Amino acid sequence: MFSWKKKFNLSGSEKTADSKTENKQKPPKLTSNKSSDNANSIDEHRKKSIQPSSQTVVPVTSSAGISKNIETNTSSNSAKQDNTLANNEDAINNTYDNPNDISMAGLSINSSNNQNTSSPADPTSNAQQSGSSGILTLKIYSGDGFALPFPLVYNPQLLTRLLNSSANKQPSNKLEELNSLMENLRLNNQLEDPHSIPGHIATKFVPSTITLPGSKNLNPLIYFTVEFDNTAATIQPESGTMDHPVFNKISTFDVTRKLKHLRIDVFCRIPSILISQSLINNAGNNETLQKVINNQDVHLLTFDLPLNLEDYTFNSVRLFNHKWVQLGENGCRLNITVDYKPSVNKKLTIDDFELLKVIGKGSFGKVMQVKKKDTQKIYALKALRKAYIVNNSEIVHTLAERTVLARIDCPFIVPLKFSFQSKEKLYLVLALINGGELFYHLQREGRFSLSRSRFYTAELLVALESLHAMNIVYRDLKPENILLDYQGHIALCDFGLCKLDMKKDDKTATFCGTPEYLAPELLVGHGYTRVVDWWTLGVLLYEMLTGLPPYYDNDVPKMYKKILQDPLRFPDGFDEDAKDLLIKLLNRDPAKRLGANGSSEIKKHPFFSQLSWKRLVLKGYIPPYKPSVEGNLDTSNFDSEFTSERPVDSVVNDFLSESVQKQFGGWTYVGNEQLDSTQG
Ligand SMILES: Nc1ncnc2c1ncn2[C@@H]1O[C@H](COP(=O)(O)OP(=O)(O)OP(=O)(O)O)[C@@H](O)[C@H]1O
Repeated sequence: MFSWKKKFNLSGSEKTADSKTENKQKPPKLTSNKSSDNANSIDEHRKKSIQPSSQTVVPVTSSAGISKNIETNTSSNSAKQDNTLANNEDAINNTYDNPNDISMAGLSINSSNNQNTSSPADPTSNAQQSGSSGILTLKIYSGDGFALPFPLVYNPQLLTRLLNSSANKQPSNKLEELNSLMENLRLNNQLEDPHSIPGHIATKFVPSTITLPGSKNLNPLIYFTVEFDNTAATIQPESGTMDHPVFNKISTFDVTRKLKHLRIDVFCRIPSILISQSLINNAGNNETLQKVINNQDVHLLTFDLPLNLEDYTFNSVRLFNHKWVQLGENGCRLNITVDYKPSVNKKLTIDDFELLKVIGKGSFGKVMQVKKKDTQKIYALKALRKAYIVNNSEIVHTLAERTVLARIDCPFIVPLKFSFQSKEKLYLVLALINGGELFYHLQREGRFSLSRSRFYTAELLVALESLHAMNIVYRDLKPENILLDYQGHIALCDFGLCKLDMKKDDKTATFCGTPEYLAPELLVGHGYTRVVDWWTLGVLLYEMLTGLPPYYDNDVPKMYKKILQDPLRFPDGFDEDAKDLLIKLLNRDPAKRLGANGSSEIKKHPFFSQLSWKRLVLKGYIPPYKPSVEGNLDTSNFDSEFTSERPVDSVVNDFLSESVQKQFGGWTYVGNEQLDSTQG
């Protein structure tokens, strides 16, 4: 019987005993009922990444040989990486603080790269690298013209209760007005169902927030999210009707990339008691009604509010002044004010953040949910202990992670907002992605449907494509490194195994990745190109569709043998297009693998024929699954083992020499600019 494991680092050469204890294996977040139905028993371990070792693996001949190679690798890793570090020191000192050309530790990404590689389908084209940061303030007063795409139950008794339960009492004649309107519609034969109020009429009478029978809390029936650079705020009404909600809310966003839009998504949250029984009985495959029946939020519309921030580097500006903004063609509008205030690139410290919860642990430190004190925005803060990084010869990779995160601008990659450092630690402030790891959802559900797997694969393809466009190979795709945002879109995280400066046919031989996901050419140790990422995409798609990676075995050496030799097997009834795509992605010959000539050949595969890539890149598809997320403060999708811990930035007293400290210069990031290394 297979056991499905969370995938972890196998070789521990880069970890001290201390860091290992910090890098606890996570217990399952849920004991999975569904999984027990599954033929595969699911156990709670993560898949471990093998950290880069500069020594390549000798071609595999026998399972005993394989495990020996890995051990050899592990023990020789440190020495070799120290060497790499020494070689890189000069490069670091010479290059890393040029603000226009971020070259650190021998890794170089020119900022112009980003623009040169943009293509119409390239999400990087949304960025303006003009080089200043600021604060965007959005005031939302009220909305108008919101309608529901389905009717609500016509039950005067229930409606009376709801009208009386709203935040501000509705006028007493509201129900009489509704009754006479319904009577008129009935007389004119305009009522499809006498027990239901048409959606566009219902919203004029139903309050925007109600107290449900049996509950004491006010529930919004309509709300929206505002999202800028993957940081979202939920805006709930305080009064008014669904058709005319009153918000009176302010939300601020840190601007470190001058994106051209602020995204607004409107949702409704209709309790199923507001739907007539006949509608429930006839819901069939109607996705919207199925969502309502299952108490899920329904997405009503998306609107991109255009912003022109690039013109304002020094002066504050009011971009919209109490303006009614039409949200597309459907007559809905919002009354808003938008201000932008450029800020001086101020050096941040940990004191600029309130620490809220621990949400995860990595090899070199922990990840916390934090609130930035000035804008009140919630972020994920990854704190890394410098001494661990140095002791484990991970400076190059840590700087690479920071560089990739700062440069990349893809909707499906978790964006870096800021980075700063103290004498002992490095800090990364990232958009908080709180829908849970894909691993967590896959673990709960056993496998995903075809359309859901297709959606995640497509968004990941775009993420990998944008990395490749910047000559970065990712090397560690797996469900553990993929987060879902509050809407259910993909956000790729953990860039510790990325390799920079990998042009199309460039080869590297570093042995790293995660056993279940290793490409055959990496295993045999003859060097590999960025095409390894397309192999891992195939493994991931297979794992999502079946519940296990294709060549899975509890015994790692056996698994390596299978990766190199076994035929690819599919369960009965497997979708033909998915099968064909997998056969092509999991081609053992990297030169013949789909993607060897660029991502576009994967995008053209019939598996994706129904998909518009343009729309997908704009996050234009509603995700097939919306995680349960109640705003930015919600940490319910994180392991309680972490969230129950007291959030502290532990005091450490590590001494690092001046020359070692110097290697972390250029770490600081407050927008598109780096601060001087003397400032950190
Ligand atoms: N931006 C984020 N939003 C929400 N959670 C995050 C974010 N970044 C990381 N996490 C959580 O913190 C955990 C650890 O983060 P991450 O994987 O980046 O650390 P790491 O040190 O690189 O880990 P590893 O040792 O596995 O390489 C992740 O598994 C994830 O659950």
